[in-house]
Amino acid sequence: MVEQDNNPPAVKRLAVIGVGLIGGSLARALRAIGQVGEVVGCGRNVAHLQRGMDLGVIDTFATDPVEAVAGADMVLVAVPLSAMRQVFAAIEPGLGPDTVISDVGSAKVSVIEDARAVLGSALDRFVPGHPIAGTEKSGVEASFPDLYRGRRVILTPMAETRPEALQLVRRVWRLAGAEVTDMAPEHHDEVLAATSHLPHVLAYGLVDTLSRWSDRDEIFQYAAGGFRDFTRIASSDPAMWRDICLANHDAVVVALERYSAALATLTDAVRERDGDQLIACFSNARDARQRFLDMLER
Ligand SMILES: NC(=O)C1=CN([C@@H]2O[C@H](COP(=O)(O)OP(=O)(O)OC[C@H]3O[C@@H](n4cnc5c(N)ncnc54)[C@H](O)[C@@H]3O)[C@@H](O)[C@H]2O)C=CC1
Ligand SMILES: O=C(O)C(=O)Cc1ccc(O)cc1
Repeated sequence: MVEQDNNPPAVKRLAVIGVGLIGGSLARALRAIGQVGEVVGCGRNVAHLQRGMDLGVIDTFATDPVEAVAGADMVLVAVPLSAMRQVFAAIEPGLGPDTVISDVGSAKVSVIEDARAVLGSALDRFVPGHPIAGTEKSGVEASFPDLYRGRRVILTPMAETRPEALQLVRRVWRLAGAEVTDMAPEHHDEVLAATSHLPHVLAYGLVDTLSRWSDRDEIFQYAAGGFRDFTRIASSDPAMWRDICLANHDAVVVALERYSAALATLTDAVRERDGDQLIACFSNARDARQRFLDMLER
Protein backbone atom coordinates (compact mmCIF):
# COMPACT_ATOMS: atom_id res chain seq x y z
CA MET A 1 0.00 0.00 0.00
CA VAL A 2 1.42 3.41 -0.93
CA GLU A 3 1.70 5.64 2.11
CA GLN A 4 -0.15 8.79 1.10
CA ASP A 5 -2.12 11.28 3.18
CA ASN A 6 -2.97 14.94 3.35
CA ASN A 7 -0.12 15.86 5.69
CA PRO A 8 2.66 17.96 4.21
CA PRO A 9 5.53 15.93 2.73
CA ALA A 10 8.61 15.27 4.89
CA VAL A 11 10.63 17.45 2.52
CA LYS A 12 8.98 20.31 0.64
CA ARG A 13 11.93 21.06 -1.62
CA LEU A 14 14.79 18.57 -1.97
CA ALA A 15 17.92 19.56 -3.85
CA VAL A 16 19.95 16.58 -5.07
CA ILE A 17 23.49 17.49 -6.03
CA GLY A 18 24.71 14.61 -8.20
CA VAL A 19 21.67 12.89 -9.70
CA GLY A 20 23.09 9.38 -10.14
CA LEU A 21 22.35 5.94 -8.72
CA ILE A 22 22.29 6.99 -5.07
CA GLY A 23 20.79 10.49 -5.21
CA GLY A 24 18.33 9.46 -7.92
CA SER A 25 17.15 6.45 -5.92
CA LEU A 26 16.38 8.53 -2.83
CA ALA A 27 14.45 11.04 -4.94
CA ARG A 28 12.48 8.21 -6.56
CA ALA A 29 11.76 6.59 -3.18
CA LEU A 30 10.36 9.81 -1.67
CA ARG A 31 8.36 10.65 -4.78
CA ALA A 32 6.82 7.18 -4.86
CA ILE A 33 5.27 7.77 -1.41
CA GLY A 34 4.44 11.45 -1.87
CA GLN A 35 6.94 12.55 0.78
CA VAL A 36 8.68 15.21 -1.30
CA GLY A 37 7.09 18.32 -2.78
CA GLU A 38 9.66 19.20 -5.42
CA VAL A 39 13.02 17.71 -6.40
CA VAL A 40 15.66 19.99 -7.91
CA GLY A 41 18.62 18.26 -9.52
CA CYS A 42 22.07 19.77 -9.86
CA GLY A 43 25.09 18.57 -11.79
CA ARG A 44 27.54 19.60 -14.44
CA ASN A 45 26.13 17.63 -17.32
CA VAL A 46 22.89 19.06 -18.74
CA ALA A 47 22.19 15.93 -20.82
CA HIS A 48 22.30 13.76 -17.65
CA LEU A 49 20.04 16.19 -15.78
CA GLN A 50 17.59 16.24 -18.69
CA ARG A 51 17.59 12.44 -18.57
CA GLY A 52 16.72 12.67 -14.86
CA MET A 53 13.74 14.86 -15.76
CA ASP A 54 12.65 12.56 -18.59
CA LEU A 55 12.75 9.61 -16.18
CA GLY A 56 10.64 11.53 -13.65
CA VAL A 57 13.39 11.49 -11.01
CA ILE A 58 13.66 15.28 -10.70
CA ASP A 59 11.14 18.06 -11.41
CA THR A 60 13.63 20.67 -12.47
CA PHE A 61 17.38 21.29 -12.55
CA ALA A 62 20.05 23.95 -12.29
CA THR A 63 23.74 23.72 -13.12
CA ASP A 64 24.47 26.56 -10.68
CA PRO A 65 24.69 25.03 -7.17
CA VAL A 66 23.54 28.25 -5.45
CA GLU A 67 20.44 28.35 -7.65
CA ALA A 68 19.81 24.65 -7.05
CA VAL A 69 19.77 24.88 -3.25
CA ALA A 70 17.77 28.14 -3.03
CA GLY A 71 14.66 27.55 -0.93
CA ALA A 72 15.50 23.89 -0.29
CA ASP A 73 14.69 22.48 3.15
CA MET A 74 17.06 19.58 2.48
CA VAL A 75 20.12 19.21 0.25
CA LEU A 76 21.46 15.74 -0.51
CA VAL A 77 25.04 15.75 -1.76
CA ALA A 78 25.45 12.54 -3.76
CA VAL A 79 28.63 13.17 -5.74
CA PRO A 80 31.93 11.23 -5.82
CA LEU A 81 34.08 11.61 -2.69
CA SER A 82 36.70 13.62 -4.60
CA ALA A 83 34.05 16.27 -5.43
CA MET A 84 32.58 16.66 -1.92
CA ARG A 85 34.64 19.62 -0.72
CA GLN A 86 34.20 21.58 -3.93
CA VAL A 87 30.43 20.94 -3.89
CA PHE A 88 30.06 21.94 -0.21
CA ALA A 89 31.95 25.17 -0.97
CA ALA A 90 29.80 25.83 -4.04
CA ILE A 91 26.43 25.35 -2.27
CA GLU A 92 27.36 27.16 0.96
CA PRO A 93 26.44 30.69 -0.18
CA GLY A 94 22.96 29.52 -1.27
CA LEU A 95 21.98 27.67 1.93
CA GLY A 96 19.08 29.08 3.96
CA PRO A 97 19.33 29.40 7.76
CA ASP A 98 17.40 26.15 8.31
CA THR A 99 18.47 24.12 5.29
CA VAL A 100 19.58 20.63 6.30
CA ILE A 101 22.52 19.20 4.35
CA SER A 102 23.41 15.53 4.15
CA ASP A 103 25.68 13.37 2.02
CA VAL A 104 25.95 9.71 0.99
CA GLY A 105 29.72 9.27 0.68
CA SER A 106 31.14 5.79 1.25
CA ALA A 107 33.79 7.11 3.70
CA LYS A 108 32.88 9.48 6.51
CA VAL A 109 35.99 10.95 8.19
CA SER A 110 37.13 12.59 4.95
CA VAL A 111 33.67 14.00 4.19
CA ILE A 112 33.46 15.52 7.68
CA GLU A 113 36.89 17.12 7.13
CA ASP A 114 35.61 18.52 3.82
CA ALA A 115 32.47 19.90 5.47
CA ARG A 116 34.41 21.42 8.38
CA ALA A 117 36.74 23.15 5.91
CA VAL A 118 34.08 24.95 3.89
CA LEU A 119 30.52 24.73 5.27
CA GLY A 120 30.99 27.61 7.74
CA SER A 121 27.94 28.37 9.86
CA ALA A 122 25.91 25.68 8.06
CA LEU A 123 28.03 22.95 9.70
CA ASP A 124 25.51 22.48 12.52
CA ARG A 125 22.90 21.48 9.93
CA PHE A 126 25.16 18.94 8.22
CA VAL A 127 24.35 15.27 8.82
CA PRO A 128 26.96 12.90 7.36
CA GLY A 129 25.34 9.72 6.05
CA HIS A 130 26.00 6.53 4.13
CA PRO A 131 23.39 4.17 2.70
CA ILE A 132 24.82 0.64 2.76
CA ALA A 133 22.97 -0.11 -0.42
CA GLY A 134 23.93 0.17 -4.03
CA THR A 135 24.81 -1.83 -7.07
CA GLU A 136 27.74 -2.09 -9.45
CA LYS A 137 25.90 0.26 -11.81
CA SER A 138 26.12 4.05 -11.92
CA GLY A 139 24.05 6.91 -13.26
CA VAL A 140 20.44 8.03 -12.98
CA GLU A 141 19.25 5.28 -15.36
CA ALA A 142 20.33 2.71 -12.77
CA SER A 143 18.39 4.39 -9.93
CA PHE A 144 15.25 2.75 -8.53
CA PRO A 145 12.86 3.57 -5.68
CA ASP A 146 13.29 0.34 -3.70
CA LEU A 147 17.09 0.49 -3.46
CA TYR A 148 16.98 1.36 0.25
CA ARG A 149 14.12 -0.90 1.31
CA GLY A 150 15.27 -3.11 4.17
CA ARG A 151 18.84 -1.83 3.88
CA ARG A 152 20.89 0.02 6.46
CA VAL A 153 21.84 3.67 6.46
CA ILE A 154 24.60 4.81 8.81
CA LEU A 155 24.57 8.39 10.07
CA THR A 156 27.72 9.76 11.71
CA PRO A 157 26.55 13.02 13.36
CA MET A 158 29.13 15.43 14.75
CA ALA A 159 29.08 17.08 18.17
CA GLU A 160 27.70 20.26 16.62
CA THR A 161 24.98 18.58 14.52
CA ARG A 162 21.59 20.04 15.47
CA PRO A 163 19.14 17.39 16.73
CA GLU A 164 16.38 18.58 14.41
CA ALA A 165 18.69 18.19 11.38
CA LEU A 166 19.55 14.64 12.45
CA GLN A 167 15.86 13.95 13.00
CA LEU A 168 14.88 15.07 9.49
CA VAL A 169 17.60 13.00 7.79
CA ARG A 170 16.74 9.96 9.89
CA ARG A 171 13.06 10.36 8.98
CA VAL A 172 13.79 10.69 5.27
CA TRP A 173 15.83 7.47 5.13
CA ARG A 174 13.22 5.61 7.19
CA LEU A 175 10.54 6.76 4.77
CA ALA A 176 12.69 5.32 1.97
CA GLY A 177 12.49 1.99 3.80
CA ALA A 178 15.91 1.93 5.45
CA GLU A 179 16.97 0.98 8.96
CA VAL A 180 18.97 3.91 10.31
CA THR A 181 21.92 3.48 12.72
CA ASP A 182 24.19 6.14 14.24
CA MET A 183 27.93 5.47 14.46
CA ALA A 184 31.18 7.32 15.14
CA PRO A 185 32.78 8.26 11.79
CA GLU A 186 36.11 6.54 12.58
CA HIS A 187 34.30 3.32 13.47
CA HIS A 188 32.22 3.58 10.29
CA ASP A 189 35.37 3.84 8.20
CA GLU A 190 37.00 0.82 9.88
CA VAL A 191 33.90 -1.35 9.54
CA LEU A 192 33.25 -0.39 5.92
CA ALA A 193 36.92 -0.85 5.02
CA ALA A 194 36.52 -4.48 6.09
CA THR A 195 33.09 -5.32 4.71
CA SER A 196 32.88 -3.18 1.57
CA HIS A 197 36.14 -1.52 0.56
CA LEU A 198 38.33 -4.65 0.99
CA PRO A 199 35.99 -6.92 -1.05
CA HIS A 200 35.88 -4.40 -3.87
CA VAL A 201 39.68 -4.11 -3.98
CA LEU A 202 39.94 -7.93 -3.90
CA ALA A 203 37.45 -8.35 -6.75
CA TYR A 204 39.22 -5.77 -8.90
CA GLY A 205 42.59 -7.32 -8.00
CA LEU A 206 41.45 -10.83 -8.90
CA VAL A 207 39.99 -9.90 -12.28
CA ASP A 208 42.95 -7.68 -13.12
CA THR A 209 45.40 -10.45 -12.21
CA LEU A 210 43.55 -13.09 -14.22
CA SER A 211 43.22 -10.81 -17.22
CA ARG A 212 47.02 -10.61 -17.29
CA TRP A 213 47.50 -14.35 -16.73
CA SER A 214 47.40 -14.92 -20.46
CA ASP A 215 47.49 -12.29 -23.17
CA ARG A 216 44.05 -13.27 -24.40
CA ASP A 217 40.99 -13.45 -22.15
CA GLU A 218 40.90 -17.17 -22.85
CA ILE A 219 40.71 -18.28 -19.19
CA PHE A 220 37.47 -16.34 -18.65
CA GLN A 221 35.75 -18.74 -21.07
CA TYR A 222 36.14 -21.46 -18.46
CA ALA A 223 34.91 -19.46 -15.48
CA ALA A 224 31.84 -20.81 -13.67
CA GLY A 225 29.12 -19.12 -11.61
CA GLY A 226 31.38 -18.76 -8.60
CA PHE A 227 33.70 -16.49 -10.55
CA ARG A 228 30.75 -14.40 -11.66
CA ASP A 229 29.41 -14.13 -8.08
CA PHE A 230 32.81 -13.25 -6.64
CA THR A 231 33.58 -10.61 -9.25
CA ARG A 232 30.25 -8.81 -9.85
CA ILE A 233 31.50 -5.81 -7.89
CA ALA A 234 34.55 -5.52 -10.17
CA SER A 235 32.07 -4.03 -12.67
CA SER A 236 31.69 -0.98 -10.38
CA ASP A 237 32.86 2.49 -11.35
CA PRO A 238 36.72 2.54 -11.11
CA ALA A 239 36.86 6.29 -10.35
CA MET A 240 34.41 5.91 -7.47
CA TRP A 241 36.50 3.11 -5.96
CA ARG A 242 39.74 5.01 -6.47
CA ASP A 243 38.15 7.85 -4.50
CA ILE A 244 37.03 5.49 -1.71
CA CYS A 245 40.49 3.91 -1.38
CA LEU A 246 42.15 7.32 -1.28
CA ALA A 247 39.62 8.83 1.15
CA ASN A 248 39.76 5.85 3.57
CA HIS A 249 43.39 4.89 2.93
CA ASP A 250 44.46 4.11 6.51
CA ALA A 251 41.62 1.70 7.22
CA VAL A 252 41.81 0.13 3.74
CA VAL A 253 45.55 -0.52 4.16
CA VAL A 254 44.93 -2.18 7.56
CA ALA A 255 42.21 -4.38 6.04
CA LEU A 256 44.40 -5.31 3.06
CA GLU A 257 47.35 -6.17 5.32
CA ARG A 258 45.19 -8.39 7.54
CA TYR A 259 43.80 -10.13 4.49
CA SER A 260 47.28 -10.55 2.96
CA ALA A 261 48.48 -12.22 6.17
CA ALA A 262 45.50 -14.58 6.12
CA LEU A 263 46.17 -15.36 2.45
CA ALA A 264 49.82 -16.12 3.24
CA THR A 265 48.66 -18.57 5.94
CA LEU A 266 46.28 -20.21 3.48
CA THR A 267 49.04 -20.41 0.87
CA ASP A 268 51.24 -22.23 3.42
CA ALA A 269 48.41 -24.62 4.24
CA VAL A 270 47.96 -25.54 0.56
CA ARG A 271 51.71 -25.80 -0.03
CA GLU A 272 52.09 -28.08 3.01
CA ARG A 273 48.98 -30.06 2.06
CA ASP A 274 47.55 -29.25 5.49
CA GLY A 275 43.98 -30.44 4.89
CA ASP A 276 42.96 -29.91 8.54
CA GLN A 277 43.88 -26.25 8.36
CA LEU A 278 41.99 -25.83 5.11
CA ILE A 279 38.91 -27.49 6.60
CA ALA A 280 39.18 -25.25 9.70
CA CYS A 281 39.32 -22.11 7.56
CA PHE A 282 36.63 -23.12 5.06
CA SER A 283 34.24 -24.41 7.77
CA ASN A 284 34.61 -21.29 9.88
CA ALA A 285 34.01 -19.16 6.79
CA ARG A 286 30.94 -21.14 5.75
CA ASP A 287 29.44 -20.91 9.26
CA ALA A 288 30.17 -17.17 9.44
CA ARG A 289 28.55 -16.61 6.05
CA GLN A 290 25.46 -18.55 7.16
CA ARG A 291 25.21 -16.28 10.24
CA PHE A 292 25.48 -13.29 7.90
CA LEU A 293 22.67 -14.64 5.68
CA ASP A 294 20.52 -15.33 8.77
CA MET A 295 21.07 -11.72 9.88
CA LEU A 296 19.88 -10.47 6.48
CA GLU A 297 16.68 -12.48 6.77
CA ARG A 298 15.83 -11.27 10.27
N1 LIG B 1 27.27 3.21 -6.05
C1 LIG B 1 26.99 2.71 -4.86
O1 LIG B 1 26.64 1.55 -4.78
C2 LIG B 1 27.10 3.59 -3.64
C3 LIG B 1 27.71 4.83 -3.70
N2 LIG B 1 27.78 5.61 -2.58
C4 LIG B 1 28.39 6.94 -2.64
O2 LIG B 1 27.44 7.76 -3.30
C5 LIG B 1 28.11 8.78 -4.05
C6 LIG B 1 27.54 8.79 -5.46
O3 LIG B 1 27.70 7.54 -6.04
P1 LIG B 1 26.75 7.03 -7.23
O4 LIG B 1 25.39 7.59 -7.12
O5 LIG B 1 26.95 5.58 -7.31
O6 LIG B 1 27.50 7.70 -8.48
P2 LIG B 1 26.87 8.13 -9.88
O7 LIG B 1 28.02 8.25 -10.80
O8 LIG B 1 25.73 7.26 -10.25
O9 LIG B 1 26.30 9.57 -9.56
C7 LIG B 1 27.12 10.65 -9.20
C8 LIG B 1 26.59 11.89 -9.86
O10 LIG B 1 27.34 13.02 -9.43
C9 LIG B 1 27.59 13.86 -10.54
N3 LIG B 1 28.78 14.68 -10.25
C10 LIG B 1 30.08 14.33 -10.27
N4 LIG B 1 30.85 15.35 -9.90
C11 LIG B 1 30.02 16.39 -9.63
C12 LIG B 1 30.21 17.74 -9.22
N5 LIG B 1 31.42 18.22 -8.99
N6 LIG B 1 29.12 18.51 -9.04
C13 LIG B 1 27.86 18.03 -9.27
N7 LIG B 1 27.63 16.76 -9.67
C14 LIG B 1 28.69 15.96 -9.85
C15 LIG B 1 27.77 12.89 -11.70
O11 LIG B 1 27.56 13.53 -12.95
C16 LIG B 1 26.67 11.87 -11.38
O12 LIG B 1 25.42 12.27 -11.91
C17 LIG B 1 29.60 8.49 -3.95
O13 LIG B 1 30.16 9.38 -3.01
C18 LIG B 1 29.66 7.06 -3.43
O14 LIG B 1 30.79 6.85 -2.62
C19 LIG B 1 27.21 5.22 -1.39
C20 LIG B 1 26.58 4.02 -1.29
C21 LIG B 1 26.50 3.09 -2.40
O1 LIG C 1 27.18 -3.52 -5.34
C1 LIG C 1 27.31 -3.83 -4.15
O2 LIG C 1 27.02 -4.95 -3.74
C2 LIG C 1 27.78 -2.85 -3.18
O3 LIG C 1 28.50 -3.19 -2.28
C3 LIG C 1 27.30 -1.46 -3.37
C4 LIG C 1 27.89 -0.44 -2.47
C5 LIG C 1 28.93 0.34 -2.94
C6 LIG C 1 29.45 1.34 -2.16
C7 LIG C 1 28.94 1.55 -0.89
O4 LIG C 1 29.45 2.54 -0.15
C8 LIG C 1 27.90 0.79 -0.40
C9 LIG C 1 27.37 -0.21 -1.20
